[in-house]
Amino acid sequence: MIEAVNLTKHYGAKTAVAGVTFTVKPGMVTGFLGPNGAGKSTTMRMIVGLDKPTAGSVTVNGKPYVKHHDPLHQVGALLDAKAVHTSRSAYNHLLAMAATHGIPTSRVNEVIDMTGLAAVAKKKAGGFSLGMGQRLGIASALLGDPQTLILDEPVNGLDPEGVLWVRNLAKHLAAQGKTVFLSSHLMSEMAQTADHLIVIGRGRIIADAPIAEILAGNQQAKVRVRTADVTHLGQLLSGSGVQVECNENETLEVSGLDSRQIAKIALDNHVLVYELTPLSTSLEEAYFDLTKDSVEYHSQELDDAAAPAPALEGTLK
Ligand SMILES: Nc1ncnc2c1ncn2[C@@H]1O[C@H](COP(=O)(O)OP(=O)(O)OP(=O)(O)O)[C@@H](O)[C@H]1O
Repeated sequence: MIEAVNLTKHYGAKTAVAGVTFTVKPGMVTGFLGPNGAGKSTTMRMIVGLDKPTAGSVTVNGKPYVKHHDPLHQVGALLDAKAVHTSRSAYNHLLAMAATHGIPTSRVNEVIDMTGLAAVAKKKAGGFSLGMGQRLGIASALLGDPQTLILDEPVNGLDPEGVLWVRNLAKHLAAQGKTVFLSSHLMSEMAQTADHLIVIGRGRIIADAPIAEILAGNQQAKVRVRTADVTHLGQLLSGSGVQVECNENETLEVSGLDSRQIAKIALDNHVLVYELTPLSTSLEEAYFDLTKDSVEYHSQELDDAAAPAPALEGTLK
């Protein structure tokens, strides 16, 4: 269990995290989503004591992280996959960590097998690809079989098989009653992995709810209507509380009316309709809708794609 109360971090004049309060519960996967610079990594670093909060507090399994005598058994964290001794082999890196907690060598071998590192375990970690580094970071996080796992962008750099593995691992650990908190930029991935979402933008919590609720809250209840007579049907359907868009040949997207109401209006007016499809909001759409006012660093429009990407002023990454 992770409990943050009014957690705040300022870097000089910059507010990275602006007084967030949330609970990450055991027995489920909680996704931490937000645009670049939203404050995800800073929040995760404060949870494991790598950054000191300017105000507020955060506890893991009931205590501030630094107060735990057996931190590797309490919290496994992957925050920066490159934070390893580059001239040490993956095996020796894990063995050194294990030695600090009296963790047996058999557990080192176990996590090496679990993370698919067996073939490269004796190679220097400095030569690892991003994906192998991620796997080693996850192996380190799992080493103490902790009650709480915090993984910052765990699928970053992983191949499709690795992405699937992280997804199944997260679900498996949650099913064992562990607290699993992971950040990702991949909304589609989150939709398949997380049970609950905490969305952050500009250092503030924008949403904290089960995925199903976030989707339902953003449901536009649109219906796609195909007809040869878009102009006539569009006029018939328009009215207060109804929005009709025509972005494609012979196709309308209607919100404010359901399929049955649209079919009735079309029938009463002898307009032939050859498709009526309710459209549901994807998590991606819900996410864009939620964060549209919180994106600090906007990308350029597609027309400008050939131009260089905008500079991320104020970002350290
Ligand atoms: N050490 C630091 N000194 C000054 N500013 C910082 C520092 N670390 C982070 N920031 C700023 O705090 C804000 C939040 O950064 P953070 O890395 O927590 O965001 P994030 O949500 O993890 O972003 P990303 O998805 O890009 O990794 C950003 O504006 C960042 O530039």
